[in-house]
Amino acid sequence: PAFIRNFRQGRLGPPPQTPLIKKKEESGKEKEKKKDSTTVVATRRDDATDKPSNGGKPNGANTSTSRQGREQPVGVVAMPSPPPVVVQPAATELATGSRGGGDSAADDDEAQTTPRASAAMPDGPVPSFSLSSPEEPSNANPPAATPSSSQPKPPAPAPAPTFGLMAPPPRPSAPSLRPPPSPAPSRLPVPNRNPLAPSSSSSSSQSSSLALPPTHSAKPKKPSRQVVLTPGHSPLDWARLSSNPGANLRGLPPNAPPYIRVTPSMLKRQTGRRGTDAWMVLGGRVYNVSPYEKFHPGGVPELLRGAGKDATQLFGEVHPWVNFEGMLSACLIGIYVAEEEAAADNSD
Ligand code: HEM
Repeated sequence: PAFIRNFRQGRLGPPPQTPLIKKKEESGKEKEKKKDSTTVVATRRDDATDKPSNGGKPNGANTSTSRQGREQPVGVVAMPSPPPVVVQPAATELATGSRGGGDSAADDDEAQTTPRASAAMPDGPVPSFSLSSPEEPSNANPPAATPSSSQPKPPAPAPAPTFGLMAPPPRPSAPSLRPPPSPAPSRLPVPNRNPLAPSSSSSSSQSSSLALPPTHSAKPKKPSRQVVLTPGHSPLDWARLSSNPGANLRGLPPNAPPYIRVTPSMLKRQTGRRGTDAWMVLGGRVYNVSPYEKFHPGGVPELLRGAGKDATQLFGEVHPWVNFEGMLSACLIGIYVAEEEAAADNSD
């Protein structure tokens, strides 16, 4: 700048003492520097003015807005050429961006792809409709379906391809109709499996695998013969009562020995009928089951089936899992003995 100032001021004054060659070179350099200086000044002013509005970016879009007023004289020299070139693509980008509402790069791609899709879509529908229309009437109502589908399709290109794609579905409907015939072959393996278990002896392995469950399930679960116990006669109530030492469940006089010898003649009179207690022999021991009658889950009649006799076998046939010794410990009278043994003991 100082040289330029001196040069501008030196026009009127004497030229500097320099050889002609240097003057020529300097003159050429000065011309270039003039251009550079103008450009520099212009760019400096543009930068100074654009930075606040343009954010330091030399885009033409913002220069068009910032270039209102004082910048024009300087900017007209250097800026005009780049801005219009840059501004035009920017304007197109903004226009496409405003249309698509997305990024400029994406808009460029969309602008290219969207016309291709629109052009391809209208071509497809026409042949697809002609194919779909004949199939639909065969499956559905011919008068209503064909005209309604054919009319809206030609005007609207976009929905048409979708319907054209929908035409194939009728074909899947045909395979859906195919399964009905297929069940026939599928029925063949099914009967093969079924006959294996009941009758066919060809494959013993499969029949044995299937035979095991029936054997377990074949065990006939006897219907429960339990009765509804009256209130206060639940198993828990019996446990509470039998554990009470003060309760006399034996039914014997207080002075009776802890264990007595019971003979068959004695036992057969204790049937639980006619005001007598029901005595029952279980495992060689004699129990008075009368206190337990209303607690018996199988009911009183069932319990009395073994009264006045040795019911060990019967008891075992009905419920061998029942722990009679523990449940009837408070009802134990004595031991079951033969008449001779009792007579011998009494004689002794
Ligand atoms: C010998 C005479 C007896 C007969 C005929 C008899 C019969 C029965 C019957 C039919 C049932 C129902 C089984 C079922 O659930 O279907 C039953 C259940 C029962 N009986 Fe007896 N009973 C007798 C003696 C006894 C005695 C002396 C006791 C007490 C120790 C007793 C305790 C039970 C018990 C606890 C059940 C329930 C079993 C269970 O739910 O698994 N029974 N009895």
